[in-house]
Amino acid sequence: MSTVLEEIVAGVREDLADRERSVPLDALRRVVADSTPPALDAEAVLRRPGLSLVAEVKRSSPSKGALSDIPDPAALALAYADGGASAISVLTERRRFGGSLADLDQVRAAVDVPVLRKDFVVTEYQVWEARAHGADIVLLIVAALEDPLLRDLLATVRGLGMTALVEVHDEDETQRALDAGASVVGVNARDLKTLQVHPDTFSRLRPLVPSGVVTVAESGITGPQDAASYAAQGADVVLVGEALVRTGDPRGAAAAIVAAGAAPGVS
Ligand SMILES: O=P(O)(O)OC[C@@H](O)[C@@H](O)c1c[nH]c2ccccc12
Repeated sequence: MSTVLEEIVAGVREDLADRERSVPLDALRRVVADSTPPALDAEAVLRRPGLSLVAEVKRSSPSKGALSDIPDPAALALAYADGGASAISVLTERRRFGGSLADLDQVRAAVDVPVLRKDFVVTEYQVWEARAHGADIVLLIVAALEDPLLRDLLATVRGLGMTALVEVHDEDETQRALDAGASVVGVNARDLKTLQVHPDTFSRLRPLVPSGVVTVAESGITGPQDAASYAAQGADVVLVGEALVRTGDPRGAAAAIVAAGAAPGVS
């Protein structure tokens, strides 16, 4: 029996094969060399003191189904940025999350803050694609990658001046991320193999991560209280999707999370 993650990656590979036929890697390389402004230093942004918010553009998810139509991803991203989000995450996976590279393009054109391409990256091609579409950060999911590939992709991301958000959900993956040289580690409370959320994952894994490494708490954050709690547990960044796309006031909801992270007593 295959895991949810394996099923998602299989679909991603099929869609990828179509894109590789229509836009060869050489063409992406030319776009990057000739017409893509350099990546922003997202790691420096995420390292700033206080809790940073990465706000996500997410239409649906395998666990929850449809979350929000998001007819105008650029407007949503602008609202997040106005609310104080440090960076915007854009889901580009189509089949399960309803995203696209067009969403990434629209968000990139709208905001000045760093933009994360959130997808199931398993080839160098997808990293070049992320850069060609203006991404500054690329998600690398340890559970989907063998060690040599994780290292190669990390090197490609850095070679293109981008930041890798290396995602883990257990002790073994955390060690593998650190051994590969990750400097920004995302702890996903949702196990992508089963889709279950385990709220204690961050507090379990945080002590394994050296203090110089940026930590990101991901998934299941419902609002300011959860954000403040993660800050108190030593998170540098929270990544929030569902709770922001479901509200009618994304700017206000983002601002409330940012304010909770800046409250006295939260380092
Ligand atoms: O919508 P939530 O529960 O706030 O979660 C956001 C983000 O953590 C989640 O979308 C996510 C984290 N890692 C991923 C990897 C792939 C797809 C999606 C994700």
